[in-house]
Amino acid sequence: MSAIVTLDHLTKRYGRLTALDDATLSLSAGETVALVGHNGAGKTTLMKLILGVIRPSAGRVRILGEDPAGRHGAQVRRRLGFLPESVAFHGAMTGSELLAFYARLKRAPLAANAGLLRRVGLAEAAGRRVGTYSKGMRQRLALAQALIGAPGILLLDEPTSGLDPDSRREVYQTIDRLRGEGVSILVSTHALAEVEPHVDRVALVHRGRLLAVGDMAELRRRVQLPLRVRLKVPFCTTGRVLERLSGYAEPLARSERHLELAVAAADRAALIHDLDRLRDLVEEVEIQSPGLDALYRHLTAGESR
Ligand SMILES: Nc1ncnc2c1ncn2[C@@H]1O[C@H](COP(=O)(O)OP(=O)(O)OP(=O)(O)O)[C@@H](O)[C@H]1O
Repeated sequence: MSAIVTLDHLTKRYGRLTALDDATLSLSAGETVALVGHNGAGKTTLMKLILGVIRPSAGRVRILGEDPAGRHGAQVRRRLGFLPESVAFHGAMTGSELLAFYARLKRAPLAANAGLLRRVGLAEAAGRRVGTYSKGMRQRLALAQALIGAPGILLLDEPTSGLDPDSRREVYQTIDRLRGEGVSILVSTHALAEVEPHVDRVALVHRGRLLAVGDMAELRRRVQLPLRVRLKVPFCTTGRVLERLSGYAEPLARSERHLELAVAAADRAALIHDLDRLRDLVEEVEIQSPGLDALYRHLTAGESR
């Protein structure tokens, strides 16, 4: 896949504070990358540098080979859609009036707006004042705004923040549809566990530094965290089961009928083989690979925010 956005040793300083420190990252055509990190990690700074609204202290940004803050920046910025972290719409305007306002700013055809409102599920509410919208509806309107002009590259800055579970699911459904259409997406979030199934790669950012970038399999290989194994066994058999797995399984918790174990990823095959031999004793098995939140915790362990 060819890179359409490249960040090359990008640094942004605000006085003595380094908000982004030597970040190198690319977004390929049709790829979705999650930018994951705590408050103040540098996610918004990175997006603003891509948008060309702030200039790097060092390093460079290229979008389709162009500098977004340079002479031909305006042209290349038209290919971008941006959903800011917090959106304040004028409550007295209706959804369709607001979208028309943004479409004029972007010099995009107004005729596409009805389709955009339908796409984010606001067709029915399009004629209502935005002041009467729920937070989820306002976020969907913001997403429609980002989609004006059918941009090939989308920057979504914490699109699910402050939304209830249904609204979050709707946002992810929209992201999945856009991925299916080949839109390249950079999405920032703190919601580690949630974003994992919706992206191709993850960039973990902490205190301005990109700690790791890769797909989940690469990150897991790199960090080598153990699998978590939960077993349900008949009364008074935990000892026998543990004995059989003792060569490689480390007990983390134990009760009369339950065992929780840590097993190195390299021992997965041995574990499955032994569980098969213990099938008369093991009533339930759950094997869990480390999730994004565990990887993030591990990589940032010992560092303060
Ligand atoms: N204009 C600015 N002037 C000074 N410091 C800034 C400015 N913008 C951001 N910062 C600082 O840079 C750091 C990174 O901020 P940034 O907004 O990029 O983080 P973030 O990961 O998006 O956080 P959040 O999840 O809270 O939005 C923070 O310490 C922030 O206070």
